[in-house]
Amino acid sequence: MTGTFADWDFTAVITAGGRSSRFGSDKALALLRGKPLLRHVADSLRACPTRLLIAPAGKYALSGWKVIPDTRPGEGPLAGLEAGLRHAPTEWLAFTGVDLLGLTPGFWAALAQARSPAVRAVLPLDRMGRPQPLAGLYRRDLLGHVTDLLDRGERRLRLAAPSEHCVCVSLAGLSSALRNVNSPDDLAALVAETASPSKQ
Ligand SMILES: Nc1nc2c(ncn2[C@@H]2O[C@H](COP(=O)(O)OP(=O)(O)OP(=O)(O)O)[C@@H](O)[C@H]2O)c(=O)[nH]1
Ligand SMILES: [Mg+2]
Repeated sequence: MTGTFADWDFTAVITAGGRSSRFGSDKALALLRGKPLLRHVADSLRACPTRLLIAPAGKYALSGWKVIPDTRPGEGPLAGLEAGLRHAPTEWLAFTGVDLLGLTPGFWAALAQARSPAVRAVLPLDRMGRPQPLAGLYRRDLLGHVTDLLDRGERRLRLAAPSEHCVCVSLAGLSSALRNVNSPDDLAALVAETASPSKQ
């Protein structure tokens, strides 16, 4: 992994207020290798000094994480980001969801190293070369911009990172970091690959 945990000066935010309609049951609680998906993601961020879970009060028990309810329930991950930006005590936050199953401490450390004073967001590029806004670092001063978007009726998370202030990181060797589980088939495929890694 790059850097040390002592360098982790950003707040962890997992947005977990989704409906899991494609999954058919709460995917945050689905198991991969005997562990809920939510805990897999949380473990990648365990070194952060403050950890926030954007979710309805009492829905999840995640030790060491403070639950912040949505201010705009059901409005999607952009609204979850707004809540995280509002409550983060640090300049930067690491923002993600419950269903990206390849995230590791090394992934977050690589993003953290790409920050600079002119940068307000750091996003990884997926296998197709597209920025993935659901696993990024965001600077807290994006709150006004994100609130404006939501107030205008915008719900696309990718608009949270202004392109002129966003750095995209290409993660050689970490191409599976952004593995997304939206359906039971996605999870079954991941389980099968974990059982036979040579087929990846
Ligand atoms: N706080 C919050 N998080 C959300 C909301 N909608 C989605 N999310 C989270 O955003 C991440 C990505 O969600 P999606 O997979 O796109 O949506 P989902 O609603 O969970 O699932 P689908 O109903 O199948 O689209 C997950 O971690 C969700 O829990 C919301 O309204 N509020
Ligand atoms: Mg998803």
